Amino acid sequence: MTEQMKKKIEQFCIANDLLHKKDGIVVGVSGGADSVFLIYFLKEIMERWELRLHVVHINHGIRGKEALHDEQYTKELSKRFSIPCTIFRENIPKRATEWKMTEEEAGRTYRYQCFEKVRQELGFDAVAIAHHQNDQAETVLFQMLRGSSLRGLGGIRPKRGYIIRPLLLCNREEIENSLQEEHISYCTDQTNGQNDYTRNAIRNCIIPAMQKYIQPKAAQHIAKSGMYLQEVMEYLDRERDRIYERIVTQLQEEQINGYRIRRSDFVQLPSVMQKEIIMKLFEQTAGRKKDITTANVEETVKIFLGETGKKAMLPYHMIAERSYEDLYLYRKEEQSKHVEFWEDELVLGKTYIFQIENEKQMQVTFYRKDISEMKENNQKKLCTKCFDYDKMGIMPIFRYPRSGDYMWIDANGHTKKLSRIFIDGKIPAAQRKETPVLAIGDHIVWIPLLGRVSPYYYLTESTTRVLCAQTANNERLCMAK
Ligand SMILES: Nc1ncnc2c1ncn2[C@@H]1O[C@H](COP(=O)(O)OP(=O)(O)OP(=O)(O)O)[C@@H](O)[C@H]1O
Repeated sequence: MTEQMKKKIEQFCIANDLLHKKDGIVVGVSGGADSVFLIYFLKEIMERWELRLHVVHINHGIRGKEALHDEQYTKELSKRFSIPCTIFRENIPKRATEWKMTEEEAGRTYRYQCFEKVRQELGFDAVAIAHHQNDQAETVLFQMLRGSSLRGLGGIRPKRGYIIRPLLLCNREEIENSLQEEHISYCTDQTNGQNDYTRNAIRNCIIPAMQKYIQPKAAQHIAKSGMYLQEVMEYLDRERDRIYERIVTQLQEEQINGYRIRRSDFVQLPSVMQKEIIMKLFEQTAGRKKDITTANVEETVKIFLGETGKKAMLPYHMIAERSYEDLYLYRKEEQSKHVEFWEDELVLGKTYIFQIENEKQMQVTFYRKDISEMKENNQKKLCTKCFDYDKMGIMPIFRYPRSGDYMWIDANGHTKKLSRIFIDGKIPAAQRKETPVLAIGDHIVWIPLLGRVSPYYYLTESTTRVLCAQTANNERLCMAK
């Protein structure tokens, strides 16, 4: 590796706060050119930076012999570099069916779980993966084509949580040339990208055409624009937070979660900042971004700049309102308590995936069955939990806890507050809000994390219809050191 290239990557790492002296780094190595180059680069600087490195390779159980070859190659390379290596083997097609994802998505999800698992076990500081400039250009173009927001157009970030991407400024050609010069071989994935039609088209048709007909350095320029946009967005975020601090006041009324802005402050802001502030208000009030659209933002701007007394009803029961000189965005907790569709209504057959403590994931899929069908096929064994659907009357909701939730704790109808059950179940305070429950109104049917079912919904002799829940936790199949 030339000194110049090493310097370029190191400078990128420093500028983006990716590496620090004495860091412990898990490195995702597939055996392909990019990740082989990444481990080679990190090995080169290891001594000077006093790094501790650990390679992780995942065999997805998809490409048979070829996958075994990649696994073997990664093991040998790690040995040659004297870096410890952990191999995971998983049947990703099976996982994909269970998780109701494409194989690509399931592979990616599983990979990130493995990286994080090893990072935590070793107490390391980061997980390095080998996305590079061409990946960046593909992502930016892809986002542009699907009509993404400005944030999405920035593409891949050099750092997200524990994940770091030191090679984002290197292009594929220089990576491959560099490996060739050092006589370091690598594996080639024959199926690379085949399952991902859009990405494949961008990689193999669109970017080459741009480079042939318009600009030979198209990929490089697109990637650079993305990185530049990231910088702009970071600046905008900082500005937004500064202005937010100055003009937004939290409401103190009981049962209301909301904020106030003086209209005179809001109208002075440039339009882009008005929208940024509103988006942040949504996040603060609702506690999440999902399901909030740019149309909601625009509607709120209209209310805030429009006539006094007008209101807009928004997702998560939020209300935007202008009242003379003040603008409000709030959510009445009392009101939301009695509304059934606080979260989505349960969708049968859909797999719900959620984080439980320490980034672990849990998955649950719901089915509805007749009791005769279950008895016939002895299906009860396949279900993690069964509930009496006759007693439900309506489809329950799989949602996060809210105040007022309670559960039957015995067959006589004695109840206990959900918050108390969490305390008794030793679920840490910070995690309680993020622990999904199955509920009908405020009556909790099931708490998956504690494995508790309300006795009210136990199956009885007279049950005719059953709601079943099947859970699957991600457990690795093999971990060889
Ligand atoms: N089988 C694997 N074992 C270990 N690390 C892997 C494996 N596959 C990929 N990686 C790591 O993840 C990086 C990115 O891989 P890849 O581009 O295939 O996609 P991805 O994570 O699916 O991301 P995206 O599709 O969003 O670009 C690789 O450069 C490598 O560092």
